[in-house]
Amino acid sequence: MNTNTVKKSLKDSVITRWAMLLLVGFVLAANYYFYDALSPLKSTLTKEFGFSNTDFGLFLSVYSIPNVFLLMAVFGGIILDKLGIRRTGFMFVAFMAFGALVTAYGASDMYSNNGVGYAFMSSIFPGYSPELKMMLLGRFLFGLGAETSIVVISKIIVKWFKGKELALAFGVKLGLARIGSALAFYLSPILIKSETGWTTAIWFAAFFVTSSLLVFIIYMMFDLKLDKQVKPDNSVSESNEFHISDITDLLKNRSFIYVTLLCLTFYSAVFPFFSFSADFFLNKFNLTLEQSGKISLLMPLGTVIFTPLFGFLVDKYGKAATLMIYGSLILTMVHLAFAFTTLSPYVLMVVLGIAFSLVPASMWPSVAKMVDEKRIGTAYGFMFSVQNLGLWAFPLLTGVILDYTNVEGVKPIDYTYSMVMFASLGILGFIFALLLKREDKLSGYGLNLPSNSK
Ligand SMILES: NCCCC[C@H](NC(=O)[C@@H](N)CCCCN)C(=O)O
Repeated sequence: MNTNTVKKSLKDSVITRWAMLLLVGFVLAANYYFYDALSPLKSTLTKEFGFSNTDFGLFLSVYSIPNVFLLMAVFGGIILDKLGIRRTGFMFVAFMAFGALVTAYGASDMYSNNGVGYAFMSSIFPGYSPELKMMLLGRFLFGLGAETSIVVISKIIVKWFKGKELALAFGVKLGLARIGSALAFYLSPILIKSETGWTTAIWFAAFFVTSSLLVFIIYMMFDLKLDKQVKPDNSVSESNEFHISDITDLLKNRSFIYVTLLCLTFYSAVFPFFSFSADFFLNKFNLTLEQSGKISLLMPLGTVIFTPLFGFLVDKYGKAATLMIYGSLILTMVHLAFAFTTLSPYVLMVVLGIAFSLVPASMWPSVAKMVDEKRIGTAYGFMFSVQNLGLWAFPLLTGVILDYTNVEGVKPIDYTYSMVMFASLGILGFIFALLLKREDKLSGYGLNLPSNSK
């Protein structure tokens, strides 16, 4: 690769690299939309299929099973580093789309009227409804594709933006993902009232994900072109071979361990809470589903503004390690306020949006400073697998706590104990963020330095 070729490559065109970000951002938005689309439907699922709080928690957490117990996010990362962006991305976005369609099918009349698989699902685990089981299968397949495709997209961003506006690009990409989440909380309560039936909300989500597969194919064409410009078009190079030492090296890196533990605790206090949030507001403040959905969406909407902003500030001024500490602290305070006060949920959700921008905008670009670009897929994959342990355990635990601390069928549902659990996770995150900052002084990765100084 000579310097002239690099200068002329596609990624040196500002317009092209930001257009690539929009393409993959669409895929991410569809992914997040589907992840959250059923959260505002918790009470509908209880009414239609008799879902308990624990069933709902189970449905949320099954997303993470392939990533934790089959280590799919790690293998996905390894496959990514080995097979490359295009093949891995296509395969996992396709899994995501298939899983989304299976979930929608599981909730449909077509399935309940003795459709394909209904008899089989009725014959196994009779304690659970056939609808729940098919939907669990769909969400499992969706999760299998979704996490690895996030790793793929992260690598795409590093590929196009490293040495340029990396943290800003990560911020904008996350902003697009969060628009997907916000849209889900806005549209699902509306779509359940549609003339075509409440399942329209799920089918819409499934078709959104399916359309993102087509968008990814468009991205693949540009990716191919870039590869032809910046490196010889031969297959997998020696340096892309996976070695077990890639993982053991990561495990020996204290900064990486702390950032992974922060990722586990911080995200466990955010995503599972967010999935229950519409139901929480509905019960605590006696609101309608549409009203509570609109409060929930303030958090992702806030992050659409704040994440790119903090990404830009991290690029320019650094301080990533410090911002992770502030983010964890704010998160803890908000959960305590939810548990013990009646402060305005509108204000608290916006403040939570600030916390949920500070940490991701600082954390993900920091990993790119600790790990060689060739191993970034493995590193993100490993972090996702550990994080998914929390995304598996805490929604389930939330459901169990709710069923345990509330009398079945009695409204409003009391969320205090679940909120204390989320606040405790915030405190753990705060401790790991402090340790990370202390470690950075020894490791010299320069997490508190501006992006382009590394
Ligand atoms: N460069 C990595 C970006 C990760 C963004 C992060 N997402 C996750 O951590 C996912 N593993 C979990 C997503 C589950 C909900 N869709 C984020 O901040 O969203």
